[in-house]
Amino acid sequence: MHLYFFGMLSLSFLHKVPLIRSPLLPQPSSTSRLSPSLLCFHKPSFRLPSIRSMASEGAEDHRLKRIASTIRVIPDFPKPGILFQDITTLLLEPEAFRDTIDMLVERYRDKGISVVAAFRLDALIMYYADMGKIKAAVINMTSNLSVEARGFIFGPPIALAIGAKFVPLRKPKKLPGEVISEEYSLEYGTDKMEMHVGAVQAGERALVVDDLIATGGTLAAAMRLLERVGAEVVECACVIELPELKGRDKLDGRPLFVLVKAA
Ligand SMILES: O=P(O)(O)OC[C@H]1O[C@H](OP(=O)(O)OP(=O)(O)O)[C@H](O)[C@@H]1O
Ligand SMILES: Nc1ncnc2[nH]cnc12
Repeated sequence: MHLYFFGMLSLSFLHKVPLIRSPLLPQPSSTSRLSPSLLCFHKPSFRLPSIRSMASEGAEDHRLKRIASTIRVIPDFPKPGILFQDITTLLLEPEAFRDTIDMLVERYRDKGISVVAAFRLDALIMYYADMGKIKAAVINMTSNLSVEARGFIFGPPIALAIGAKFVPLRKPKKLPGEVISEEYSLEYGTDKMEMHVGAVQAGERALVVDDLIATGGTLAAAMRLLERVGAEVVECACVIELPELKGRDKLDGRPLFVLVKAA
């Protein structure tokens, strides 16, 4: 899972100069400049932050500018026509990565959430498990492509910080116990995710975390899995939203919180 931002430019222009904005910040009068360190990262790559506010949130947060400015956009990956929102460059910036986790923890602590569901990244899960900090299960959502799942990067630290368990949803035939599964479609393909039966109990309050919402198929499938076992999905949280793909429509009105939007 990952995301994409912004929407003020035409697609043809986006191929040259993609913009990033945050729904939590005021709309800028002009487009801000990319960080030079990112411009030289890997051609072709583009990141021109353009921040706007989300009326429901109201608060301006300088951290959002830093987060948005670290996300790299790569055209035509993994297929022609896809503007790939690359959060690996965010992970290279410890302050931006910390800001991302902090902002989501601030939103979800004290909300009675007992389950955080996100997407695979086995090494990180093993790391946390070795630390003895996982109290229960982990939700790990997975999808196709050979790119590692990005939601798992953000879910575990949030779960640990708010005192919730983390439950992995995985590709078929990866989980050893009894599973339930859901098929879903992506911007560039289809996939299936599985969750261990018993990882989440009926009545638990769950947060679904992913790096990005595009068509919404992944988050919708995750919510279906959780709701099938009787959990309440309190909210879905993403770092990036690609609003033009109307992923929110697939969530049937269930709440979605995003830090930045791409277009
Ligand atoms: O809203 P959707 O259209 O469902 O797309 C969003 C998902 O796509 C990306 O994952 P991807 O399938 O590329 O796999 P990855 O997480 O393994 O990189 C992204 O990380 C989201 O999970
Ligand atoms: N455009 C995009 N960039 C990064 N991850 C994605 N997942 C689905 N669409 C994506």
